[in-house]
Amino acid sequence: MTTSHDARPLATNPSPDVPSHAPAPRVTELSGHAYKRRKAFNRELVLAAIPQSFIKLDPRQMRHSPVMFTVLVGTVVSVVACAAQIIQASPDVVFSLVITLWLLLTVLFANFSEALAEGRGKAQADSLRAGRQGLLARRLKGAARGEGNAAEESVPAPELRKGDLVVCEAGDVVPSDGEIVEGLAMIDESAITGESAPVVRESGGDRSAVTGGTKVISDRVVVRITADPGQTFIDRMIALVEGAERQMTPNEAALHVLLVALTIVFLAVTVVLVPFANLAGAVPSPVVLVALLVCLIPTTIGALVPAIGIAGMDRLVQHNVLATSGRAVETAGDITTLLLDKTGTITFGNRRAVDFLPAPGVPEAEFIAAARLASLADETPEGRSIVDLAGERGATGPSLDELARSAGQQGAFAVVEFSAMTRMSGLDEGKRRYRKGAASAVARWVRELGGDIPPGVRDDVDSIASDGGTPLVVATDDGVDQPERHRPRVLGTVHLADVVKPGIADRFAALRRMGIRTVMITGDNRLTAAAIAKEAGVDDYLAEATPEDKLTRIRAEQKAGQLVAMTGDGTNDAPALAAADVGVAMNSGTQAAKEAANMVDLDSDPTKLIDVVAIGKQLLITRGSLTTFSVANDVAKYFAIIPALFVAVFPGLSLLNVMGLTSPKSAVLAAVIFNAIIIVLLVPLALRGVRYRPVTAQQALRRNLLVYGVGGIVAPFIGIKIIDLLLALVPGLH
Ligand SMILES: Nc1ncnc2c1ncn2[C@@H]1O[C@H](COP(=O)(O)OP(=O)(O)OP(=O)(O)O)[C@@H](O)[C@H]1O
Ligand SMILES: [K+]
Ligand SMILES: [Mg+2]
Repeated sequence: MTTSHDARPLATNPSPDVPSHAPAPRVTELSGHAYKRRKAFNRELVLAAIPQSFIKLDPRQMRHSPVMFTVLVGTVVSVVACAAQIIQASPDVVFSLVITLWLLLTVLFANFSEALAEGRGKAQADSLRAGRQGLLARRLKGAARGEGNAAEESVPAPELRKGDLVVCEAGDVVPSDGEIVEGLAMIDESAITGESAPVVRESGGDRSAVTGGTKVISDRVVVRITADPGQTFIDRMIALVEGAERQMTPNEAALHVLLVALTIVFLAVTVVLVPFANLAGAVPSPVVLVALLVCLIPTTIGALVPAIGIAGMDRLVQHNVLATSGRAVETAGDITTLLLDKTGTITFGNRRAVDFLPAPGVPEAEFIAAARLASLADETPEGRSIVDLAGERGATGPSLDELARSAGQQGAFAVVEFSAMTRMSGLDEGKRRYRKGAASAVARWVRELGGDIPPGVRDDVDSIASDGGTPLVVATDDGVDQPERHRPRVLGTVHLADVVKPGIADRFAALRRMGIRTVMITGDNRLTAAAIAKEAGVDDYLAEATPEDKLTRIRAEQKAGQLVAMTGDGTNDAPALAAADVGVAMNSGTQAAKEAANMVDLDSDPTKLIDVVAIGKQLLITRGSLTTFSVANDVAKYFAIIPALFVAVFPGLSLLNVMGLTSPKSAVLAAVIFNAIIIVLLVPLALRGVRYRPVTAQQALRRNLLVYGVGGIVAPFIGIKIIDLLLALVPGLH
């Protein structure tokens, strides 16, 4: 799925206004050069998988795979039959022992493929575990948050519980998952993301989440722990890569049913053969009957199904995406619509105040002072950036504490926190109310008080928005007690700027080629939305959306038959992330978003969905192809074994011996050996995945039926013949 523009790593944010914290979305190639790429087979992994293949012989583990369990039971039956033959000094004993050995190898090869697939994840889990060994946390005693001199105690990180407050300073490793409640810090997340560029995390906004195991490299933050022991992101990541929480996907379940059915059918066929053969006087030995059964049932796919699924999840992890279920990954393969949040998803998400535009007739200093007051209690990055810019422009005034103290004495001080519903925030102080927010929200507030937004301000709002910026209008009134006497006044507009993540338009174009429609949903106004939508190259957008609107839009798309993915970062995206068929949270986002989603992208790259979709499709195609191959594959074995069984009684059957195999025994043995070896030969394909190209499902199906169906029929004829010729060189087998 690689096109030339995909191969180019995206540059980091070039704008000087935005610190280069933003995770540079990296582009990766599928089934190839992922940045964390490791070979499917390396010596270490293979060596580790060998003992695992034996450990997995435990019947309790084997019974999850009906086909391989049947082979295991067959092997046991063969062993008993061999013992009987030894006692009877049967001339067939060497032949029977060799067959039995290959039956055992069949099971071991299946276990080996699964163990090898699990190996990479296990290695990764071990290194994640090692990273937090002996970690100590600096917990604040009691709820003494916010006070620099609050007493600290040192506790082992695994003892931290939800709600605990911990301090992290430069050099500290964040002891557990949490949300920054105070301060701002640069964080090195490389332990988890593999990406060494530091990122900014700060309290108040949509970038407040920190992950246990990451390292604070500057400043000091207070973190409220959000995960109980054993429930952290790393715990989930370990469980995921180790496969501890592996559940069958609906697709796997359907295949499981098919495999059980085929096993039962061929078991019946084999059992029915016995009286029939007895009647004809052929009396096949139990070992040969088991060999026949094993060759008939779809052992190839039965052996490789777990490895295919694990490898798919592993590929996702290699792309820095964590999924809570395999189901989500497979669903991703069929996604038709992608909804994206704007701020923090399509843009970097640190909207900063860059300019103050006073309303006509309002002195600049008065406007800036009011903007500062309206933002003083606003803990969001937007709010703080306004206070900062006001300071740079020389605005001075009381601190929030001083204000609260003096106003409190007059009995009128209240903070109005920002919410995505009201789109406004501000402060009531003494006899004045200060508000700032989206133009439409402030307009409503002002109108309720009998005022209006002057045309000059409207022009400023429109021109900022048309440029893709976010305008915040600042207004005040002159008396809480007697609002009717004082007209509200609009003082001016703050220009918030945010930068579209680079390279995004190309990647959305790639999504379009895959048949996926992109829709941006934002709480921002129509003009800003239109400008950003154009710059990012989305197909459609929805502006001034409340959290409910986001949810409603998803439900509507789903009703219309679309399979919907949602990408977002904010707490207000959480309901939509949970409702979408595939919800991908940005790692830079809030804990709520990450919990609601069924995937987290560690790189916070909204276009990562391209890779996720490709991985999902590849997973489905690989499983389908190998199933086709497996079933087709068994056809040749009928031609090898059935004539071999009955040729003594029905010489006419030798016509079926189209392969001209040396002897009946050699035919049976060659079929069993081929049946086992083909599993090992297909392990690389199962782990790496069938090559995926963005073609229609129909084209893919036709091509796969041809390659894997016809290939599956032809390959064993050749393979069995070659093995038969080699066996002819071994004395005593026929
Ligand atoms: N701190 C704030 N104080 C007042 N108003 C704000 C503040 N932050 C944002 N707004 C206004 O509220 C609107 C909605 O903001 P919010 O960031 O919640 O939207 P959203 O639904 O998350 O959209 P997006 O898709 O852009 O992330 C913004 O467009 C802006 O006009
Ligand atoms: K088979
Ligand atoms: Mg948002």
